[in-house]
Amino acid sequence: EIYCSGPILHHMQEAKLFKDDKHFVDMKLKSPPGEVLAAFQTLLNEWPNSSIPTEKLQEFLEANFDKPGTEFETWMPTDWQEKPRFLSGIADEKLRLWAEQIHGLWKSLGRKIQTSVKDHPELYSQIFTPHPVVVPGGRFRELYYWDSYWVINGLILSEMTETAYGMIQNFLFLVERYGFVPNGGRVYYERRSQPPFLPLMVESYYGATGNRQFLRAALPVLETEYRFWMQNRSVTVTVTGSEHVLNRFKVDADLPRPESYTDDLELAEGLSDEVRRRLFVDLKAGAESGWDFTSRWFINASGQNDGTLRDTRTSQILPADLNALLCRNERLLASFHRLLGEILTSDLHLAFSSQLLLHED
Ligand SMILES: OC[C@H]1O[C@H](O[C@H]2O[C@H](CO)[C@@H](O)[C@H](O)[C@H]2O)[C@H](O)[C@@H](O)[C@@H]1O
Repeated sequence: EIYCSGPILHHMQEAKLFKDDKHFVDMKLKSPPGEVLAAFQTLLNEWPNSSIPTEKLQEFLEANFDKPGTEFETWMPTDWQEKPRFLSGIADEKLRLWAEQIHGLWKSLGRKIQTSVKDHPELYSQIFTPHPVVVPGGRFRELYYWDSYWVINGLILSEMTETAYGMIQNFLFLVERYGFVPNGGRVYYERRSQPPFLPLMVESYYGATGNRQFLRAALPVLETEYRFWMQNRSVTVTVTGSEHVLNRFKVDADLPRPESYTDDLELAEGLSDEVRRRLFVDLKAGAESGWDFTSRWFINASGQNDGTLRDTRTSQILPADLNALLCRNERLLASFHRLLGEILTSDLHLAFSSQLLLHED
């Protein structure tokens, strides 16, 4: 009601109190949502017809919200060390210095979420995860799903397997809670995911450590996430008489993205209600793809892959990369089951993955 929809979100974002719409939805509530909503209702009664003056909104904001970022405690990765082995393998001095700088970033991008977020989730848009996270940085003050695949591989290269382990545990925790991994660690990302890289994260970690116990515990959770994609993000297509189940990005939420609220509203200006809602759905699907935004998702009125951002129709496309990723995931699940001696389940996954392939070339 506050971070994802409702009158407070609408009025605050429309007033453009901040340069970036993400700022408001990352702020912490000072008191319980019910109280803040009631206080805002008083303001709405006082100033009907959307006429609340900007300074009144500003006052309301100061009285009821803290600035973004207060939900973290200082944290330094305990497994960080000055000179991991990979650095000495880089002969070119300039490249080595560059790699050193990147390795140094782990110290500034690591975050630990305070337990107050766990105890009072209603006051935060940040989603609590039990282990520290590495964030992309800048305006992105929370974990992101597909970014973390490359982060985890970097951490492993930096010999920071403990931090990598914690990040994977966070994603497993999120799947247990939501049935899938949300786009990022904020409540306004709860209705959409990102390209499903969790099995590949597990593969990287298992490859670096050979920890079978970890694999055994992770596998049922990976199956849960796989089912989410097959049940909620798939369509059956018939090609020359045979049926194939293929995947797509699709989000059933027809409001503007809270973190890009005014951008989405402005983009949809002048469209009919139905087309506007459809555009919001497809913009969110575009965000789920991680490719936000690209002309790959444009389909114009004549059905051609051409047009502008207003022609975004992500959910109507079966992307080759997403399907390749799902196929890879099935093969990975098959190999994990085989490793753990579960041959029957392994064969089932292999059989399914071969149905995905329309053309071997
Ligand atoms: O690096 C984090 C992510 O950054 C971009 O997307 C994110 O920002 C969008 C606008 O604020 C938001 O709508 C989207 O859901 C977020 O994931 C980038 O496009 C992503 O690929 C990237 O993971």
